[in-house]
Amino acid sequence: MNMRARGETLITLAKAGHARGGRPLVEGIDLTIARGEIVTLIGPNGSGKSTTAKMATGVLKPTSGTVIRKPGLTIGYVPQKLSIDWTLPLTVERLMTLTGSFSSGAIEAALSAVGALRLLHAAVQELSGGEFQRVLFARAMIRKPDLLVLDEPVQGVDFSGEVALYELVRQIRDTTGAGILMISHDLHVVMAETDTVLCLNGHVCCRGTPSAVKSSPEYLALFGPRAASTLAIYEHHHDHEHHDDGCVVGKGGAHAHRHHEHAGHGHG
Ligand SMILES: Nc1ncnc2c1ncn2[C@@H]1O[C@H](COP(=O)(O)OP(=O)(O)OP(=O)(O)O)[C@@H](O)[C@H]1O
Repeated sequence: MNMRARGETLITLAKAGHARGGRPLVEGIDLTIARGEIVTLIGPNGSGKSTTAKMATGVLKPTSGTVIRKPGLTIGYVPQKLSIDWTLPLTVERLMTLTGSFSSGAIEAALSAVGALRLLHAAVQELSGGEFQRVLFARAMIRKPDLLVLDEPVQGVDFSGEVALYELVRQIRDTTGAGILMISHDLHVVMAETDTVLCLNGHVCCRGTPSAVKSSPEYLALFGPRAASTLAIYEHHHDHEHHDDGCVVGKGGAHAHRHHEHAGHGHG
C-alpha cells in the first residue's frame, strides 16, 4: 500500500486563527492532515506551533476561520512534557494504564510495536530519554488513533536515538496508516518523509516539502543565512531488507552474514 498516496482527510484548517485579549497568536492558517500523511510544524519560539496544533486537535477553538475534524476522529498525543511525580515508584506497565484500562495483551502489543516490550516492568524513572519516548509512543498508539500528534518527539534523545525514533515514526505511519502531526520546537531535523512542512511565524511563513522549505526565501529570511545548514533533513535509504532476526536478506531470500556493510544505509 502506498501511504504516500493521500488518504481520507482527517483535519482541515481554513484561515484558522486564535486571538487572546485581542492579540492574534496565530492567524490565517490553511492546513489539511490526511490519513498516512506526515505534517511537521516548525518556526521560532512563540511562533504559534503549539497553538496551531491545539486548534487542529480541538483543545483550542479558533477565534477566526474554521477547523473541521472527521466525525469520530481519535487522536493519540505524545506530549512534550509529562507531569509525573518522579519520587513515586511507577512501572511502565502502570504508566500505560494511568489514562485508561487496557488488557495486558493490548499493553504488550503496544509496547512490542515500538520495540519496548522488555521495558514492561521497568521503573519509568530509570528509562533513557529514547526509551521513555518509545513508551510514550506506545501509550498514544494503544487506542489505535487516526491521528498521532508528536510534540517534539526527539527531545532528550541523542543523535542515534533520534534516528531510531524517526524510523519508528515512519514505521508507525506505514503500518497503521495514521496521520502524523509533528511539532519541532528545536528546528533541528525534519524527516524527509514529511509530506508537508509548515513554517510558522504567527502566520504561515512558507510551506512545502522539507527541501522546498529549506531553500525558500521566506525560510531563509526568518532564520538567517545559517538556516539552511541548521535544518537537517533526515533521510532514510535502505538498499536491503532484513529478516525478522535482523539478518540481511540475501539474493533469493537467503540469510546473509550479519555483519554487513552499511554503506548504502545513509541515515544522514
Ligand atoms: N495561554 C496563553 N495566553 C496568552 N498567550 C499565550 C498563551 N499560550 C501561548 N501564548 C502566546 O502565543 C504565542 C504562540 O505560542 P505557542 O506556544 O503556540 O508557540 P510555539 O511556536 O509552540 O513556541 P515554542 O517553540 O516556544 O514552544 C506566543 O507569543 C505565546 O506567548
